[in-house]
Amino acid sequence: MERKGAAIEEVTLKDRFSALSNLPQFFKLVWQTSRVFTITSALIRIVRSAIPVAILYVGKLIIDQIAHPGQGGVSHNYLWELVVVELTLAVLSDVLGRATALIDSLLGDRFANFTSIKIMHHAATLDLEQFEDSTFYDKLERARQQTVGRTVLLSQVLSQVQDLITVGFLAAGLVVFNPWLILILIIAVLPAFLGEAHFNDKTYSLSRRQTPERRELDYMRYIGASDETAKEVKLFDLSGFLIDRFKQLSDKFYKDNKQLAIKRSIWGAAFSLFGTCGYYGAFVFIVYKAVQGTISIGDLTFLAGSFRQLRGLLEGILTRFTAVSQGAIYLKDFFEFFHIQPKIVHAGKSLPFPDPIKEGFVFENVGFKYVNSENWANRHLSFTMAAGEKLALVGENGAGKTTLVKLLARLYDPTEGRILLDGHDLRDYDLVELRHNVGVIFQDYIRYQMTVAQNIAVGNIGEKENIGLIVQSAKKSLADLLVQKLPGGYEQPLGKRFNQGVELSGGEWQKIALARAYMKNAQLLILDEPTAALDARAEYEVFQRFSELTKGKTAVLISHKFSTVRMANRILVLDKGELLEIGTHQELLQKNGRYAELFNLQAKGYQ
Ligand SMILES: Nc1ncnc2c1ncn2[C@@H]1O[C@H](COP(=O)(O)OP(=O)(O)OP(=O)(O)O)[C@@H](O)[C@H]1O
Repeated sequence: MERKGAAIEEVTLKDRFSALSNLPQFFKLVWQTSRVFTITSALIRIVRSAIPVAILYVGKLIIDQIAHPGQGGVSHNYLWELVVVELTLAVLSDVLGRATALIDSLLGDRFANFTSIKIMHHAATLDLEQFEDSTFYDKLERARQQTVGRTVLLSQVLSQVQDLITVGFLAAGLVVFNPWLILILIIAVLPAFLGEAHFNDKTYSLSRRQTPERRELDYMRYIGASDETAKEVKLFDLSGFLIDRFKQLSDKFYKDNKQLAIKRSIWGAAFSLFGTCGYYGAFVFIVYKAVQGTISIGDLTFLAGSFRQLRGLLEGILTRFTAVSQGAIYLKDFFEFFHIQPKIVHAGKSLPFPDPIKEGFVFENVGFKYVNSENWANRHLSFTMAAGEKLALVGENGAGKTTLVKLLARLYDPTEGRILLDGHDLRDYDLVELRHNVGVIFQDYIRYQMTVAQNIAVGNIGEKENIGLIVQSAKKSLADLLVQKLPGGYEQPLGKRFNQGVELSGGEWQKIALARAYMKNAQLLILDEPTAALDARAEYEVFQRFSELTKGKTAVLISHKFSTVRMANRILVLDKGELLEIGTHQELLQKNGRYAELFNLQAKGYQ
């Protein structure tokens, strides 16, 4: 995958306008989050937008009533009525302001939850390969940041619309008096707008460049203080090393951000001064007209007030434009994450998974290369695995054993060649059925910080309430005995991360993980070094049971222990990703090749 993210560093004004095209999609999401909140917020804002001009106008009427009373003198009743109207408007403005803030914050929370769930759903559909790509993580990280950050965008856009309407009302008054005032106003606020746009670009580029380092920073924070790492961090005395790296990264962020923040405030102050000069120029003009008697004192207050408010509003609108377009650019990152599509998907007309498997698997010149690697992890693999056969994979570290089983489970598809099951390409089978029929326990299985029952149920999560099946699976993997000793039994939380969790030994965890393999009636069982942490007796028992329990089923075992390996019907020896030998234990010993060499080496160790 290309490093697209790092390449975009400067954002032009054109980019900003084109990024606004993300807003409809954004509002669709907001609308899906809550229709009631969206409509209420919009309605309140429309009402609020008319209030400032109404307040100014009532103020003008009050002053004119006092300064230029008609022939009958000041009408007290009329004056008090105006004051009451002014007060009502001010109270209304305040109440509606608070109501909008409340609705925006509730809508914001719901939006953050809604989009977080959407991200989790989408992430779950993606391929393992995509998770192994660092650019993907950058995108995921940016998308995650957007879930919270974008709620601000929502109120910004709504406020923008509200202020634009208010500007329309206020500007109407100014235009009637003198259209040139509007022009002065625009010239006065333009530099501030351009300055803001410029600095927002810089902030965006900086934050984009910093994404990989930010992830590293989070990682340092995590390994510096987590239950999983505490043991090694203490023993190897790593805290100083981790803190140094954290400090180095955070200092760099601080320095970069500080430079930009200082420049931004200096320029901001200069532009604001320019705007203030423009405002006072126009003010002098209005005062002059009042002195001349061309306009009334009430008009003076109305116009000066309108002008002051317009300046504030226009500045707000223009700076908010950059913030909104900025948000829209970030939205692009957000939607980009949803555009990442999995490659391993259902075939158009998928075949049902055979039940039972009749012939078995055939590897036809299968090769696989990881996306971020130059080397072939598997190459030229051609062999058959009959239905019901137990095949053991043997080979040195990095020989490609785990990769081979990942191909069988369709976590990846072969880069070249194909794998056939009962005469059809594995890719032609229904993916959901395939996953359901292949049970895999990897050497780096997850120790879920959840209850025992949940830890076992992950092998077939649809059966999470089926406690009978969970207990039965635990009995098969020899985990039942250890569960009985736990104070909470099957409801006992495991791991130390949460309250009342109990930590298990490596072998005990492994027995729990093994139970997952028995949770579904899988046709193909794959155990990748499932007994590495078991003691000798437990390992023997586990395999005795495994053979009995999987009679007639196809199974692949990966193990470095030859006592385990010899229980398989046939053994496949891998070397640098390629098939070196295949045969029964006896055949391979007679052949006196690599298998015999490794077997004798291990046997010698026991003598
Ligand atoms: N996710 C990955 N991305 C890139 N390369 C990988 C990845 N996983 C494994 N490899 C590489 O592929 C090769 C085969 O790895 P694999 O895990 O299949 O070996 P293995 O035989 O299972 O090793 P071990 O006995 O140590 O578990 C190795 O050279 C490894 O570096």
